[in-house]
Amino acid sequence: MLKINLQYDWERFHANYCVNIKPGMTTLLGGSGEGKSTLLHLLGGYLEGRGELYFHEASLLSLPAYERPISTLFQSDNLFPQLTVWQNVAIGVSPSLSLNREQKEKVSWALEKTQLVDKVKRFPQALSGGQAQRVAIARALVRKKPILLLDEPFSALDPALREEMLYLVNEVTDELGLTTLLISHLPQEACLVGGRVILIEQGEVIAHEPVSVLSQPEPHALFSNYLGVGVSSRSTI
Ligand SMILES: Nc1ncnc2c1ncn2[C@@H]1O[C@H](COP(=O)(O)OP(=O)(O)OP(=O)(O)O)[C@@H](O)[C@H]1O
Repeated sequence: MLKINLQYDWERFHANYCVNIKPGMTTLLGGSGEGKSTLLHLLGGYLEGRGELYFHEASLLSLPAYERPISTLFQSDNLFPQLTVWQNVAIGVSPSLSLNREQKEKVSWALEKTQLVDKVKRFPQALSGGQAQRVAIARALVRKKPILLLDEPFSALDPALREEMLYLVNEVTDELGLTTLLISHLPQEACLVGGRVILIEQGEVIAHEPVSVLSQPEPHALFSNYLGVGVSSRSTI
């Protein structure tokens, strides 16, 4: 269980997040500027919050980003153009790229998971957008951290590829028992990955429900406010 009770103040924005998150997929929904990224940055250790943050009863708050049991995937997770696919993943384990056998096995495992085994010698410029994103996912996976934070990493991909990436994230979350938090602007993405949804408004978690809340004939009042209309009438991904 990830126990969050965190506060943070931007100049004109006060955030106060209070929620307990179980392993599995959780999608963070909310309008623009409501505080989704701020929460992920606090969890990842990229912003210094006040309050409490526990994972399996261990406090994470005083840990720097690199010591937290967390991998973060951002939209701008660029690959190193001068490194091959294998090296771009291996750098997630060891920045010097000198890996021992166990570390090499980790890299092979992540490349297999992301179906990149036949692309290991390619350079990023010879990859499609989806393949490049898979390399970024492999680099996040290779760190083998139990919490995965996804700050709209797939929003630049076309709908079919985005769907493919979401299936992949869902699959590894299940298989590895990860606690995965995905920021999305599309309620349909939450329906696709399943699990639970959190609604963030003005820097607070105002609802935390199973994803089925989005497809019920009578949606949860708070979610229907956010959606404006029923989910089913919105565009599909
Ligand atoms: N660098 C910053 N300096 C000052 N205020 C900021 C900064 N970043 C964010 N904020 C404030 O925090 C609020 C929440 O921002 P945040 O990026 O967390 O929202 P979001 O829900 O992720 O938005 P979006 O969906 O548009 O990415 C914003 O409305 C803004 O007022």
